[in-house]
Amino acid sequence: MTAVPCAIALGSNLGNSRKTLQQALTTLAHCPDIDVIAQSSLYQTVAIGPPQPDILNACALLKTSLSAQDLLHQLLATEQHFGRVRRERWGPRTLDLDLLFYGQSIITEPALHVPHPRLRERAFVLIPLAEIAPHWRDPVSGQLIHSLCQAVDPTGVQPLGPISASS
Ligand SMILES: Nc1ncnc2c1ncn2[C@@H]1O[C@H](COP(=O)(O)OP(=O)(O)OP(=O)(O)O)[C@@H](O)[C@H]1O
Ligand SMILES: Nc1nc2c(c(=O)[nH]1)N=C(CO)CN2
Repeated sequence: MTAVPCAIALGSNLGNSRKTLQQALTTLAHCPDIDVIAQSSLYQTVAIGPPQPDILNACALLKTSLSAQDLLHQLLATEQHFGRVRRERWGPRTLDLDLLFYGQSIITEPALHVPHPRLRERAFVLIPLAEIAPHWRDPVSGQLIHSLCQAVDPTGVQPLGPISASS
């Protein structure tokens, strides 16, 4: 199978979030079927949902020979590895990994929706994603990421610099 370009979103607000996001990317890069092509800056973002500490967010571009379903399983296994526990919807998390795009595929299965259904309304996704994939076209809306990004309110999304920089 030829490698498919994909985009993922990363988030964390429990534990050492910067380190967790760095290590999660390293873990994914070590998977034999995944190449990490690009990573955005790190952002501190006001959490949308129940009151909780700010979230560190970033996005990355991958290339993978995995199917979308197998890539999702790898993302969920990586969340587990970093101690993800689901208590309340949109609650605090050690690591959240969302599959945003799998090439130009549109997938609507009970356990997998791609493109991620809420990405168009999320400044905490679109701002980091626009850094690394401004010309990626969303196959659902037909819009480019940089256009979708211009349409969201950037309030509450603060750049922190390179993800690999030490704090
Ligand atoms: N594109 C996708 N990326 C990640 N998970 C997905 C996707 N589509 C469906 N899911 C399913 O959603 C389930 C719950 O995901 P999770 O608890 O991480 O939601 P969340 O990231 O907190 O909220 P949101 O989906 O609004 O970002 C996962 O177990 C997975 O099966
Ligand atoms: N700022 C911010 N808010 C959120 C986030 C997130 O990653 N960042 N993720 C959510 C569900 O996954 C819900 N709310």
